Amino acid sequence: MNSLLEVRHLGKSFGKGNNKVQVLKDINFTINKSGLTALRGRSGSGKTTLLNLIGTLDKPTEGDIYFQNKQISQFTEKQSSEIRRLHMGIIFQSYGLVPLLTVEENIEFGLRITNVPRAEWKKRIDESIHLVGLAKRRNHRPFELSGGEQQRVAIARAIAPKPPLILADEPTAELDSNRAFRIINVFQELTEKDNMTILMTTHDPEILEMLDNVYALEDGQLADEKKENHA
Ligand SMILES: Nc1ncnc2c1ncn2[C@@H]1O[C@H](COP(=O)(O)OP(=O)(O)OP(=O)(O)O)[C@@H](O)[C@H]1O
Repeated sequence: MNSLLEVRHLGKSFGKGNNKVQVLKDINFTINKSGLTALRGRSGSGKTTLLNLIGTLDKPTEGDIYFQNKQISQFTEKQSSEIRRLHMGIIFQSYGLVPLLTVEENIEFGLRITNVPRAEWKKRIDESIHLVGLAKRRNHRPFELSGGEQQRVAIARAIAPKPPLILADEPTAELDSNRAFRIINVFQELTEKDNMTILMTTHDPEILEMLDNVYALEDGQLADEKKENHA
């Protein structure tokens, strides 16, 4: 089977009674191995909530998520953290960098918890720093970096272990157009050369134009938007 991720009748609500907010309703989609897919939707439409569910950081209220043919939505906390550690790279909007560590130490920290052999760490660190264009900043700490540079460190840390799935929440939000295009090109290359699968959220129409697979979240539901429908 070629599918990496299957989302079936997924629903998520927060709160109870009169305060209940149904954020996602009956979401269904399949993502095949090796490809870059974008999720678009206005602010508050539930993009982060959906990525959190797929990333096993939260549990759905309805439906199921299958990743590598395993029903990860039913996983225990221990199983969830193992699947994240070994099979997923997650790029958050808040970056989650370790403040006292330099750029390369932050990336190494990410590699340490995976099963990438130690002998490969240096090569992976150099490669990922080069891909995001941070060679001149490798010995700087996060507080010495701009928002966009910190965002690129978070991207480098997620891609260095080359996990089968990357979940990226607005990974280009802090970048200028040129940098953003470059990161999308890097993502496309990783899907082609390393068979990685990337699911990212974005609002940016110019980035959406670059991508073949786009889903839109509207009123808690998902609409499939192929490239030809964008024009
Ligand atoms: N823990 C929570 N408790 C209650 N409501 C929540 C919680 N998390 C998210 N929500 C609500 O769910 C809705 C979707 O939020 P989410 O962060 O998924 O949107 P988004 O599409 O990622 O938005 P943005 O583009 O602004 O990041 C919002 O209305 C938000 O207030």
